[in-house]
Amino acid sequence: MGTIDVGGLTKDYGEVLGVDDLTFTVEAGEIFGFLGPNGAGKTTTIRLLLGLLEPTAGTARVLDADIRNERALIEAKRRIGYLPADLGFEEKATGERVLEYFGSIQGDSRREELLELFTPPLDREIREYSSGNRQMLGLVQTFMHDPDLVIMDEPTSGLDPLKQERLLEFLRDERDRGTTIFFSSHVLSEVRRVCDRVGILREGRLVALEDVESLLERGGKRVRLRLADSESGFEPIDGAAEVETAGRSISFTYTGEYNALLSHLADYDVVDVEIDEPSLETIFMHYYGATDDGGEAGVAEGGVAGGGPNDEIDDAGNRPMSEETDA
Ligand SMILES: Nc1ncnc2c1ncn2[C@@H]1O[C@H](COP(=O)(O)OP(=O)(O)OP(=O)(O)O)[C@@H](O)[C@H]1O
Repeated sequence: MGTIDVGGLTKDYGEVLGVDDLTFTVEAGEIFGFLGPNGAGKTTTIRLLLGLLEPTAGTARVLDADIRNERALIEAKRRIGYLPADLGFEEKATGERVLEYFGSIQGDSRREELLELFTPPLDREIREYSSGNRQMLGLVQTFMHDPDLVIMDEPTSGLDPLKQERLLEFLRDERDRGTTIFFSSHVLSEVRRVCDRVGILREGRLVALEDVESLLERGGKRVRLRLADSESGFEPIDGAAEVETAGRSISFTYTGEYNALLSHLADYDVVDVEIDEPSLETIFMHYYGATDDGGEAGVAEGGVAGGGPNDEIDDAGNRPMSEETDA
């Protein structure tokens, strides 16, 4: 049994299906990336997992508590840290006061240690905080009671690159000491750097669930070549896709063996070559670019309607902080 076990989880908002028949497991001690663009259903899933929304169908177990069992979930939440996308701190309170308040409810054994890493100006009122400072205060609050499971909704938003890096490093360390982390994001480069596995969500449905390495492997390599002579032409090699040619420059995605590629290139007068991993963005676009019938290898069951993200009618921004972290 995982730290989070989701089975057939569905939330129907009426006009929109927030999430549709989600099934996945988050294993103990892993960083699980939950990826999707705006409106894909990430926040809905998180709010369901925390009992802040009721499922229309299906259920989930979080730290062994069924999310439909309020008592059990309240008990489990003592061991959970939650960083919402919209931090609803009391605007007139100082950072110090906010931490005191949450500390009194949930505990704060790691508070000082965390304040060395994340440095919100505790003596200032929240209304004077920059978004980065709010996020840092949120991070201290999320981790200060030393939770076993942390659920984070877009955790790097608002942080400058240095602080983002610090957070990602911190998350890796937390994982190494056994904390399970559910990391919702649309920023693929960061997910790639910290997550062990990813679930990709599109319009409420899980379209892929796999470890980051295989996702990258399946995506192949991006090869860029410059030939000495544009007249010589370039015969695409087996395993090449998305071939683009502009004069002497050629680029393609390659999923074959390196040796085959190198011997193929030996037939040409190559003046420059670059071989990169595909960006997760490219792989990601693969899923979002696909139409109904576009099932890819490794993609979870279920075709998904095409089209862009839905309009947002999200009520998540205005809830009081106490709702988010009731112990
Ligand atoms: N309270 C609500 N009432 C009606 N529809 C809602 C509500 N909350 C969310 N939705 C809809 O459900 C879908 C999923 O929204 P959700 O906020 O879960 O997505 P998300 O992946 O978290 O997006 P974002 O990255 O923008 O936060 C969207 O179509 C959204 O408009």
